[in-house]
Amino acid sequence: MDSSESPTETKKTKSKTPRKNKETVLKQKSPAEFFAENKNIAGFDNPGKSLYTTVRELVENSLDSAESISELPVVEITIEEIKKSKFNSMIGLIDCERVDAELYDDYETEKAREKRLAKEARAQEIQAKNAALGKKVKETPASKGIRGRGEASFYRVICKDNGKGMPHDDILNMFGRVLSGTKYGLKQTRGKFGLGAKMALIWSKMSTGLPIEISSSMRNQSYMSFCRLDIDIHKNIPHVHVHEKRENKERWRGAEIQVVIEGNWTTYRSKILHYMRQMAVITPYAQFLFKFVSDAPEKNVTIRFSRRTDVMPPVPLETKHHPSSVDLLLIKRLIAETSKQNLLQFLQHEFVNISKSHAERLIGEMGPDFSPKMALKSLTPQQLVRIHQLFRQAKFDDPNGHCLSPAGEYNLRLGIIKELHPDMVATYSGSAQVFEGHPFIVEAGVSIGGKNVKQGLNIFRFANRIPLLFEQGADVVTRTALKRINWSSYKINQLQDKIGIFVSIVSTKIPFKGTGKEYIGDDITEIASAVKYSIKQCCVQLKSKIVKKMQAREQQERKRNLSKYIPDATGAVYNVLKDMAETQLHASKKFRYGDDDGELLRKVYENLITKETLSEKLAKHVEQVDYEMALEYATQSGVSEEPRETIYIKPLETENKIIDLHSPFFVFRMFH
Ligand SMILES: Nc1ncnc2c1ncn2[C@@H]1O[C@H](COP(=O)(O)OP(=O)(O)OP(=O)(O)O)[C@@H](O)[C@H]1O
Repeated sequence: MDSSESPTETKKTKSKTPRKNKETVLKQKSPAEFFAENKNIAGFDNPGKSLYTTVRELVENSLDSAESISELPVVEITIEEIKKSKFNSMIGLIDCERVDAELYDDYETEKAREKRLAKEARAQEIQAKNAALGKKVKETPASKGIRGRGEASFYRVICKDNGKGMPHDDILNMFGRVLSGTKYGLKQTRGKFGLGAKMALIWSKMSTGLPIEISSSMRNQSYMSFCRLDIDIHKNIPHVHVHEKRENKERWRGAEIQVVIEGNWTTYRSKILHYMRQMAVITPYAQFLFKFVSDAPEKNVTIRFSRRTDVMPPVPLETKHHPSSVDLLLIKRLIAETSKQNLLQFLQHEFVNISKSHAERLIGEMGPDFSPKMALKSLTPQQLVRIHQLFRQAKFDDPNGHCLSPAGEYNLRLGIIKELHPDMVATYSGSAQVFEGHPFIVEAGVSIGGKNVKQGLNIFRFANRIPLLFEQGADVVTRTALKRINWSSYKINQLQDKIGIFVSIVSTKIPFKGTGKEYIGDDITEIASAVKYSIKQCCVQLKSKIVKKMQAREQQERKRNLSKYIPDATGAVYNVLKDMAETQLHASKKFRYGDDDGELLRKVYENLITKETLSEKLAKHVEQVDYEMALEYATQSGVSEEPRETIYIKPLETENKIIDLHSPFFVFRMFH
């Protein structure tokens, strides 16, 4: 018996009734049902997080879509707060006043109310006292109000983009069937699972019962598709309300998605704004307009993240599988889908890093049953296992990473400067590496100082150019920055300096933990060491800047110190000289020192040299020494170390012919 089984349960099982126990009835679940019941694994844990994830999924789809056609993204996101009465009228429900107050979760008796208010008043008094004494003021639980789940809040989320749009007939499955999407191929994309948009719809169905609305138009279409649908959770199929072609006089291109969900703006406001800000850092070539609209104008927010560059990273390319990354199932699928007929062609064309001669050698190694010309269809299950075994054991060159599209050092740097305005920044872009046959590239930036940056480590993580905001503690970047970098050896104070750490990882497969795309585990050695190396490379650059800054500061200090003592030093020297001059004169009426010294004393005696003269000379000398040292310093460090500033020159709206000169760090545009 299972130790958790209760005696009553045991009795029930042993009873003679032939009825089948409910738990033993075999049932099937559709993917939509599964995700509706386990929505937390897709980032829909509670209303607040669901609002955040909905925004995120829609924005990421928009960016994927615009970038797939090399269009500089323009994305508008609006969150519109919907009052309960408005929501009720939207769904045709008549507002009801509370009649039986005691029925409600937030009901409290008069006595309980008095007690609570008294407690809150006491807490406020203590807070006021602490604040007056300059102590840290903590929010007390009492000030958070009364018990109860409170009223639900509803929001309409609208996301509009200038992307590719969607084929009219595909929209239904794209939004109404869980696990359907166009991003399953081996390619670097933000989306991967074919789930995000459907989760927003499932959440809207669960919380408001309202359908999703999609408008879309593609380049070659003269019309605009409009679709209103929800999802049949049980069957995992779209339930279509409207699906029609409409006039598109303005020839608008792109997609607009609208969904009404329960959310919580108050608790997730800062996360959503953080997300937008970080998205602007990693995507400086996109333009975002974010709006929060409510009936209370003081709550409204409008933020425009304007485009800072029109250099877009290259479009990621679809690539073929690397032999060391495939499993038996995938080999079978590739064989079923390939147009190649024989084994040699299959190996040579369906995988990266297998040339014709390499394929021939591999086939020779497979054993006497194999031959280059053998038909793929004739391969037995055992022979497939043999191919798989050899793929796992043989040595293959690493994939080259040409299919990837990292943000680029230029964009990363620009984003960091634009959003944080740091005092110093260093960036590094690594070369392509590989884990389990998947290429990946790590780029990093480390900044010191800046606006709205707190003391200590401020970590910004990006995966396939998505900002990751949750589960920071377990992430490979956080762990590396906290545990594996010796900050002090780079003259950086881990606790006191305002340190910004930016790490962007791109790959054909980001090894996220879970479908929520929140963090990358620390267990993949190749990724962990590449992250460490990239951060260290930035630190090395920063160290030399910091050391030079320190030297410059020391030098300034020395000058200031020397100048400070000039009056005292000259006063003392002058008094000694004056004394000497007078003693000499009284003793023999004649200056006895060598000519020069005698001359000096005579001049002092006759007031031709005064305290001011000495002071002036000394100041000039300090100036001269300082100038010589500065010159020596400039010669050593070279012209390249002159202070530089990154600038972005906005394109002129002209018809001029232009030439762009691209460098990894800047683009120079010439008009003629
Ligand atoms: N704004 C859009 N413009 C064009 N196509 C879109 C847009 N939004 C969604 N799609 C299409 O709908 C498909 C399904 O989107 P969904 O968000 O459900 O999954 P995904 O983006 O493929 O993967 P993930 O679940 O990892 O986000 C996408 O693959 C894409 O083809």
